[in-house]
Amino acid sequence: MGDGGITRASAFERDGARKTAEGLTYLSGFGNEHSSEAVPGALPVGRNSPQRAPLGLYAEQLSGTAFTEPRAHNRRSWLYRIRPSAAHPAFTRIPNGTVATAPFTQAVPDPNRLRWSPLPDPAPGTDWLAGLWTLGGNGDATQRTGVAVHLYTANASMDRVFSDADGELLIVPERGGLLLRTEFGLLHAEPGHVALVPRGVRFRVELLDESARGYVCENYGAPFRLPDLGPIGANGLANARDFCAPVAAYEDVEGPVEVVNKFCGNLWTATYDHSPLDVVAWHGNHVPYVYDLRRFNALGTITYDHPDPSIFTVLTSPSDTPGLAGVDFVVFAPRWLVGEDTFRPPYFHRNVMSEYMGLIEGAYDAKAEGFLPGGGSLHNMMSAHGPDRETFDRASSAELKPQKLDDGLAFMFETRWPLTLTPHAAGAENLQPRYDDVWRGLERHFNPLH
Ligand SMILES: O=C(O)Cc1cc(O)ccc1O
Ligand SMILES: [Fe+2]
Repeated sequence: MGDGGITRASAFERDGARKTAEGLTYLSGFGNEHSSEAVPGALPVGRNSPQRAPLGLYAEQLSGTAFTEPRAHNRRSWLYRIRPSAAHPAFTRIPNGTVATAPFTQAVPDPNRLRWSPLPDPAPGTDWLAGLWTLGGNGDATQRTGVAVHLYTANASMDRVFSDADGELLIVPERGGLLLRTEFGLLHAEPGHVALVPRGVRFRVELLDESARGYVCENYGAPFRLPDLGPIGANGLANARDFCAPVAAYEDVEGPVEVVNKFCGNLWTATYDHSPLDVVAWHGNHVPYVYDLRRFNALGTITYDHPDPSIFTVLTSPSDTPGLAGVDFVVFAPRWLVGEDTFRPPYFHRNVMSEYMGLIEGAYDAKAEGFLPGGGSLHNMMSAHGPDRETFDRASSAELKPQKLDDGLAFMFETRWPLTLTPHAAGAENLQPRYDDVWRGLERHFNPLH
């Protein structure tokens, strides 16, 4: 299964619509009805399921939404493959390791502000799945509500194949490039990119560097979509054409392949007699994709006040209440700050939504120190947070000339329900013991006579 002749290069060349990276071709556009064939003639024309599919392939539909969901939100793809997915032996349970799934009931939900340093390096031979470490989450995977927040550390490529029936996986690399070999083809994700693997799609993570580290939002709810833009207009934030899906690429491998399936919180394995990454052609909109966060068109104030961070929403998973997301994925990307008579960093606040934040690179403008790349913080529902003392002092007296914030890339998984930790996250060695101290010493300045 070698490296397929992959060489390193940026996945995102400037020419937009179809670009190659490391010899990879991508299809551009969020939610498009893409189609792709690795062998000419493999896609049937004019119908999905002819009496005999071309080239002796099997036709198979993969549904990511109910058949009857509104057309605008419907997600499904047709796959034309060497063997139907049904051709596999029984799955048997394997240990879940450090992967946990909602409902999270083992720890008591914690109102404290919490912050973790990066995870320690894993033992040699740890692949992406073995290195997946669940921080916590909410909702219930069997009810298809809520999220889990995971971190990963890895130093070996996967030989096995994985799929997640419980949700889609938004992978946020912080260290080390990843090559995702999926049923739909190959994707390349470097730190600064995000990759999304839809529910049920099989894939293998191969490392392009010696080690890899990052974050994962496992979304049990409605598939991520682009947020509405309202008065912003027809363009801006994450632009649809910058989302890149793979072109069909298949493995024609006979021989034992381990396939791990995450189902209602447990890991199950089966040894197939062939690779399930055997899709020769496909069409549809239930597809994996990558997006370069540096393409995000950040909008902000050109007058005064710090806008709410919803202005930085890349992707949203709506719930049944308009405007109340199961989870939003929000990016704090490089941008200019020009607000007049404005406290420019994030304000002090308490939020009905719960905020998990991670750092991909550099520093974050609300925290002078301690919030590290590969680390993370959790500010659960209504927990009071905001700039640390040092940031407050600095920003309160800073000269308000235009300032380029260009030394950091942070993100937030913001969710409508509080996040409950796993026991291993609650008791982790890398949990910082004195996080509250960053808000100590905020002095009183009140003087009723002024
Ligand atoms: O807590 C945080 O740093 C995230 C955040 C950023 C911001 O600009 C405004 C509100 C908010 O919760
Ligand atoms: Fe916040």
